[in-house]
Amino acid sequence: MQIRSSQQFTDSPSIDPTIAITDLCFSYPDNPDVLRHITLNICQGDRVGLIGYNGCGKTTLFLLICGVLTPSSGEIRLLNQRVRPGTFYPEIGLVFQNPDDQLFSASVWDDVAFAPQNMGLLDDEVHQRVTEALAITGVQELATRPPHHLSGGQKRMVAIAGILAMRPQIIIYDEPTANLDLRARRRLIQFLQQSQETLLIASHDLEFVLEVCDRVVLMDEGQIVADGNPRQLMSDIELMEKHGLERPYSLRP
Ligand SMILES: Nc1ncnc2c1ncn2[C@@H]1O[C@H](COP(=O)(O)OP(=O)(O)OP(=O)(O)O)[C@@H](O)[C@H]1O
Repeated sequence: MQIRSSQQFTDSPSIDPTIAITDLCFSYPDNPDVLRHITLNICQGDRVGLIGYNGCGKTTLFLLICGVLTPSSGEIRLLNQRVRPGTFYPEIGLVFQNPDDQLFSASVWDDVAFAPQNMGLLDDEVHQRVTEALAITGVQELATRPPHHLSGGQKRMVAIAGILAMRPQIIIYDEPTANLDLRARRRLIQFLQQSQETLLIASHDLEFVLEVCDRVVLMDEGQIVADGNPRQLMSDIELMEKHGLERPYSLRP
């Protein structure tokens, strides 16, 4: 069984992790101890699913990794550089749980172009990246539409296109299958299975995690309580139920 506690987890000492989190703690001003002593290493090309019941701290962890929030204590390193809160890191992209938090431009094209333009790229390069990102996500035909007129699933794919246009090495997805119909969900699964980036994905859709991720991390009350192979970890009924989750249907006898 490859299920390990976070304290026991170490990567190969010869490779610097892409994301290295050490003894991270975080409290909101009115909400203490939301994250407690998180230690987690993610290597290049890993596809890590982050699971845990509502409110256990997944989004908070993502906001800390991206430098949006400031740790109460501990350290986060991205590509071997210490994360400085408030700094924009084009190497990492966060696809928000709610696409409305991410989309704000007058057209889909402008929205997807926003990050590459702000990275100071030349117009030709921006054009190429936007065209490519819209094609990969299959939303070319939406390019001239206002994002706020799109359906939930269309918004999700446009939000992903906006991140892909940055060409980040690491992409964090927060609940990517929320509001997707079965066909859109399937397309997203196929898209992520072919994705070359390092992926960190929070999801309550455990079947989705099984299909996309090669590693899963289980959180409970702001702590990492298990880390291992998705099929093995999620087959462990006792572990899953102890931490407020159910074994996925496809792993039931
Ligand atoms: N801005 C905030 N101020 C105070 N408390 C917050 C704030 N944002 C989140 N919280 C609290 O922090 C805890 C962790 O929230 P978080 O959004 O990280 O959980 P989550 O695991 O992503 O949940 P979900 O699965 O529902 O998306 C929750 O108790 C939440 O109510």
